[in-house]
Amino acid sequence: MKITIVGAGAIGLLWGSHLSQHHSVHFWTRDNTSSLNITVQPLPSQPDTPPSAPCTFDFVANQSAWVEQADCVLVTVKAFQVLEALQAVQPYLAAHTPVVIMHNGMGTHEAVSALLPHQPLLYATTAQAALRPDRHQLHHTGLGQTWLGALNAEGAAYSPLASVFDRALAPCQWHDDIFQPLWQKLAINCAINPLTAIHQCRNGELAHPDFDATLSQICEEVAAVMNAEGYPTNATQLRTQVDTVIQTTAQNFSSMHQDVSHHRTTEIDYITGYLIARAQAHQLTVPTNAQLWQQVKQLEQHTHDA
Ligand SMILES: NC(=O)C1=CN([C@@H]2O[C@H](COP(=O)(O)OP(=O)(O)OC[C@H]3O[C@@H](n4cnc5c(N)ncnc54)[C@H](OP(=O)(O)O)[C@@H]3O)[C@@H](O)[C@H]2O)C=CC1
Ligand SMILES: CC(C)(CO)C(=O)C(=O)O
Repeated sequence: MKITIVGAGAIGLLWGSHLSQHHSVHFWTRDNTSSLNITVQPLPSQPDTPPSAPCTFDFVANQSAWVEQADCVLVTVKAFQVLEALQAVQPYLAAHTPVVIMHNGMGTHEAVSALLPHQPLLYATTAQAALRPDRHQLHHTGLGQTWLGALNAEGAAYSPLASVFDRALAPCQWHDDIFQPLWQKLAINCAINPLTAIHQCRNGELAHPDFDATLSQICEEVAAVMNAEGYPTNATQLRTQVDTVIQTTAQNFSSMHQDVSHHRTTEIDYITGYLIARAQAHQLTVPTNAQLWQQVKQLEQHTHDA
């Protein structure tokens, strides 16, 4: 297959390096470079073993003909960058090319559907993790489940893409209602991301009893909104999932912590902000999440890239 990846950041390069083992991968970036050279540090094959040898990759970039011929376009930018990134490739997109959008948070789908009403559209959410310390290096830092599913009827015809993604970087599974795993990931991000950004701590520090009551309140509020949205859950279930992620990613700095500490725009409007918007639509109040949203927005006032 010919795959164009829009956004050569940590997640785009991670998927690009793995997909390129069986497919032709081309990147679309927001500079005008015609190639990308990247060294990828893979995860150790077993925990507590020495890291595997790094691999280098050379990718073609920013060729409109590649977008025109793509069998799949994968968009791996931050939620607030999705629309602008799609507008950049839209002039070259063939009508039948499936577009897969992979980001944390929710709330881009209405604008994406309005921009590309007849395109096969799919969303993905991943628990894989990667860090890009500079433009030429990528570290694969965590393994996790990826879910893929359709946003519209045209996208539903592309369920075999889940096998393509699974072969590249397992596990990836198809979901008939992609909003279900998107909400599950949103719940985890609502709990971990704002608190780690505000307290400038690693994910694992949220296991301290000081955070217990706040985490429970966040989960109560998220569960109420998920139930109203038609995704049955309860606060105890969500809290168990959140505690598991706190433990398994204990050494990580969350993406929101990193964005705040590097004075970058965060995805708060698509994480807690989306929760608040959906709560309002159901006449629910989410005071703990609303306060966290406000605190992160205050921290965001110091961004350099806004
Ligand atoms: N990193 C991780 O471990 C994980 C990330 N995610 C999610 O995946 C998404 C991507 O994250 P991540 O890769 O870390 O973020 P990065 O900031 O590393 O990557 C985003 C990339 O998109 C590029 N970009 C922005 N706008 C455009 C545009 N208009 N056209 C082309 N490229 C553009 C940026 O360019 P430039 O380099 O010029 O800024 C950047 O390289 C986020 O929603 C994140 O929350 C999910 C799971 C794990
Ligand atoms: C799951 C979690 C919290 C892992 O760090 C994440 O997705 C993020 O940092 O954005």
